[in-house]
Amino acid sequence: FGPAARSIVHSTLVERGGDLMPEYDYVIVGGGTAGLTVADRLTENGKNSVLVIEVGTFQNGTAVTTVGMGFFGITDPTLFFNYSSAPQPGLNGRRIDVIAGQILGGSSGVNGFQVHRGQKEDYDRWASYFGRKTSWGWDDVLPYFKKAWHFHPPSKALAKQHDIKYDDKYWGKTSNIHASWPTFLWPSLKSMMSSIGEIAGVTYPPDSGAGLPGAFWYPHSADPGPVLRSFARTGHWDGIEAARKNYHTLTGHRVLKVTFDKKGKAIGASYVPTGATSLASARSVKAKKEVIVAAGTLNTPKILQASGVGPKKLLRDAGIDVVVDLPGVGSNFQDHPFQVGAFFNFTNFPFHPDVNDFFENSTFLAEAQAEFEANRTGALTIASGNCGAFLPMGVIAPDTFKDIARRYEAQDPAAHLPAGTDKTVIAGYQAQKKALAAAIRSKGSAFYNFFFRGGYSEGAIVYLHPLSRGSVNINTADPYFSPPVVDYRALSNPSDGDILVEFVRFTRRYFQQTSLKKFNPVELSPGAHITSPADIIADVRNRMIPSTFHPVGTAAMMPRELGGVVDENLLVYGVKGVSVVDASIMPDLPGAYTQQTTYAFAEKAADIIKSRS
Ligand SMILES: Cc1cc2nc3c(=O)[nH]c(=O)nc-3n(C[C@H](O)[C@H](O)[C@H](O)COP(=O)(O)OP(=O)(O)OC[C@H]3O[C@@H](n4cnc5c(N)ncnc54)[C@H](O)[C@@H]3O)c2cc1C
Repeated sequence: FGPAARSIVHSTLVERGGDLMPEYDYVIVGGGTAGLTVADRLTENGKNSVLVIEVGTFQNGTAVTTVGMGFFGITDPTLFFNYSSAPQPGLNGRRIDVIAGQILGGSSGVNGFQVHRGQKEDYDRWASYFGRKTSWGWDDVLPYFKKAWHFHPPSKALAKQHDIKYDDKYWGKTSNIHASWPTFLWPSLKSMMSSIGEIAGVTYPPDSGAGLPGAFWYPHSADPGPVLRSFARTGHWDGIEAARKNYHTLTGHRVLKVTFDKKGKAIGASYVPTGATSLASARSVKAKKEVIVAAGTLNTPKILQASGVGPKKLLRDAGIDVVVDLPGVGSNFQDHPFQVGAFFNFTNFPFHPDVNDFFENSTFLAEAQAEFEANRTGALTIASGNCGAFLPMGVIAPDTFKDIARRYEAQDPAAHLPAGTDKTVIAGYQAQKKALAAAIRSKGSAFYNFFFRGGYSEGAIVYLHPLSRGSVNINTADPYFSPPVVDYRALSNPSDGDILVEFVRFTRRYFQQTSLKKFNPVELSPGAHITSPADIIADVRNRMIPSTFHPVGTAAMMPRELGGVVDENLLVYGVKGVSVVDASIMPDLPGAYTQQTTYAFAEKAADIIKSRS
């Protein structure tokens, strides 16, 4: 694979905590997708001093940089947090691997490269939780999507060959975060894309960034020149941090908590070397203006809670002094469930090559490697996928979607939340329930995602708006050094079951009642004999993974009386001088994977933070 080496200067990368200045204008906790984006923007005028503290280190090996096959990063466990979830009663007691990037660049350095945006209705729904006009609706965030991404169109030949629709007007051209295309696409994808259009109600939007559901092609996060991963570190840090005297990065150190004065104003942050297991090696650094927590959905709530910001009872159980009782911190946890439809094998498959050749045909792989080494073209310019269907419930289940919405809407909002859930968090879920029931009825919100791999077997199906809610909390026995306790509470809401039954039925319809049937699809799972809703759900409990690595919601941007953690300006309620900027602020999931939104929100956050200084 050997991607071209790039010279990366990082002279101000501080490796020992003792080398820091005692005070910075901003201390950013977590040098991930959002953290490095904000740090770049805050330092670019040369005036603000910024320190980023990152628990991971600088990593630039092939597991990070390689585009081909998409999930190369996942082959190197040293690049990840890898926690084990609480046992999931809804999944027959299984524990799930909980994965997030733990390197400079965070999850953007290990993710699956897919770049999609979600629907207009996602952003308008989030804005609606404030019950009045906010600056987070679709029209407000669209300029930040343009600022966040540099779009490179597919080659004319590729666009023509595969009928790729795109429209530059939804994109920008200035960011150092690149959205580009492979030079080659698997031939079977064309049939997958055209066949789905035979189903009533499926449309083809003008661009993946148009904010509409449907079947579409989308780019991936790769720099098209060298064909290397484009991520927060390459786009917002390499060569930038070193050139700015006002910007320091401390890697290999874990922030334990935000420190406060007696009036609840943040003073700074306390941190230890990453491997430390006691407070003996803790140091602190001061923040003159603000501490910006950007540790990701799994660690942001842990840090806030360890700092005394969270549900009072939990903090007391852990022996932590309460700075503010904020019940929403760590609640409202969501991720996109995976393996939720049906899997099929085509037994009359005329296409060659296909994605399985990577794994089953060593001659093909060797040729692809040679082509990539020589020209940076071919199959190894494909990451994990560039097309798929993002479909609303009215298309998935035209006969039942209204009933599903009605039953969901009629639920007592507390009925499927954990016992003892705070009334503000229940009120927040009630607001989400109303908005998500409307989304089930809407043509503008996608619930079902099928990303097409381009192989003789297909079935990568993702549930975009799960209705169950989980939690991420400190371990009260060891709040600082133990991993967070992650509980998806998968399938705890029975309406998720109603929806997933329809996902299986729809997937069967797609394979068996469109032009795909000429390729003789044979159902591998659940298996054609499994037909009743009860049997389908029983099967889903066995195989569903409640994560596609897109966690959100644990520091939700919602009103405080709705269990929110940050306000519209991203400031944490009840304290001063602390904000959150990462995927944890999304109140619920977008109808898309989460990196594009995280970058766009970080761009917007930087403007908000600059405007209050
Ligand atoms: C394997 C994988 C595949 C994915 N595939 C896709 C995809 O194909 N398309 C897509 O759109 N999205 C994808 N995502 C999701 C997307 O990458 C994330 O939603 C996004 O990057 C999250 O950004 P963030 O800033 O919230 O968190 P992160 O980027 O994870 O940043 C958090 C940072 O904080 C650091 N940190 C944590 N705790 C501490 C602490 N105590 N002290 C100091 N630093 C700390 C972490 O090391 C990390 O660098 C994927 C994610 C993963 C993990």
